[in-house]
Amino acid sequence: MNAIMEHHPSAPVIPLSVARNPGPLRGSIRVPGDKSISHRALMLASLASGRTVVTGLLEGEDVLRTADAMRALGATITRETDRWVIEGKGVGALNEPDDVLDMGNSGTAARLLSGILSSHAITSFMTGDASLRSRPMRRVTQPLSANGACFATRHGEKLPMAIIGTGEAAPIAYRLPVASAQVKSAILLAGLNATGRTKVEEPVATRDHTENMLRHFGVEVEVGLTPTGGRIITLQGPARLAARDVVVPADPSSAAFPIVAACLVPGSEVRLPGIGLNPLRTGLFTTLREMGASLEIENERIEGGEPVGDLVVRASALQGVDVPANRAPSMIDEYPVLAVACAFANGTSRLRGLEELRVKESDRLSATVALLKANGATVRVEGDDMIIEGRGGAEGLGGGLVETRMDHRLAMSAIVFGLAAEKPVMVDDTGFINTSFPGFVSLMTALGAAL
Ligand SMILES: O=C(O)C1=C[C@@H](OP(=O)(O)O)[C@@H](O)[C@H](O)C1
Ligand SMILES: C=C(OP(=O)(O)O)C(=O)O
Repeated sequence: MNAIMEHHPSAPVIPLSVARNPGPLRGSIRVPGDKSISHRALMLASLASGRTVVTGLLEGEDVLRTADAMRALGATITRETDRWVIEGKGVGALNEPDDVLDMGNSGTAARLLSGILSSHAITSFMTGDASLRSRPMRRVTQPLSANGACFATRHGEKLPMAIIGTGEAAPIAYRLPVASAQVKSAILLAGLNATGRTKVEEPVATRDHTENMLRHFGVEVEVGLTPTGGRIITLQGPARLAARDVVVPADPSSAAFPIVAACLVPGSEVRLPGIGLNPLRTGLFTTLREMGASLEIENERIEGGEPVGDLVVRASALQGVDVPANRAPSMIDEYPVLAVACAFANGTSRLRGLEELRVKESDRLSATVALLKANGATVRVEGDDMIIEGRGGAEGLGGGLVETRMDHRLAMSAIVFGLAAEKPVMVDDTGFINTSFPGFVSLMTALGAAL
């Protein structure tokens, strides 16, 4: 087993006390590869015929779970010095796994893989850690059952679950009731081994990495727009994927943490090269700019089929902001750290339409409120909106304990809060950061964070 596989979030609890940083954050760091794109690269390469080389893959616990699952299904996946090499099995040719597939902390791995498994003539069993076992799976099992697969879940919608896939899958036509790229992707991936046209309608556009990468592997994916700004995505099955190398950009959702830290710690100037700038991922950058952040993008270019750029962020006096609900899908994982920025900003912020935050690694709506309240911020929830009365600085903030609830983004948000607050912030466990951002603490230290 290689060293990066040895860390497991159920390993020892790693608490941290974070005090106001004595100096500015300065320098340039390369944040790890995009988590969404990394999961998809491993799955599609495993479904392709031939050999795919992936560079820039995120070596976080969530993605390593996907790698293990695809190996259990018959793909050969090896890590070489600076790249991952995958020998695919081909659509329809996955093996029945010998053991339960453990997706750890990862909703993306569990949901997308459910789609793939549903249209293969194999029986499999899936579980996850305590966080993942508490998350809803009906959002995928209900639409996927329409292709002829059978799912048996705990309490009707939780992992562990059994999946009896079908080798004669019918194509699914489905309108998403929630804005979820995971549900959309599960249905599209099921459609690869169905006979006929799979069709997904999404009322609000969500991240389109599955569509983009399917095209990259040679599948024809059509995308039409609805009159109300939604999308209709169709593909014809059965499809054949031809192995294609993949370059994974740096993850904008991971970049969010050093970016907000640099905005808040006085005198900071941080450079983050090669950040993915897919417009369905950049809602936080738009929002921070509206708040008055100095956030510049240099060298915009296309790398591996996705737009990327180098971000330069400088400490800035932030103003409160009103974030519309229809922006949520483009920044869904960034709300905890945005809420931290809002607590330090001048004036009231209203973050609208946050219902999906309730079903993440934790209930992020209540957990973010708890993080802020424990550290002196004034915050309330009205319906699905979060309202934060900003302090206009660090005064009176900090001094509390943050319960991270097996949620990597809460742990990183709490650390960012502590770096800027007047009083130290205690974080109960930082171990789960490894699910999405291995090396977070050392990269922040390289910028001058005294962690
Ligand atoms: O498709 C993906 O890679 C993801 C989609 C989002 O989840 P939902 O589809 O549940 O919104 C996001 O929160 C998650 O981190 C990654
Ligand atoms: C919600 C997240 O991931 P997942 O759904 O894959 O667990 C996240 O990374 O913030």
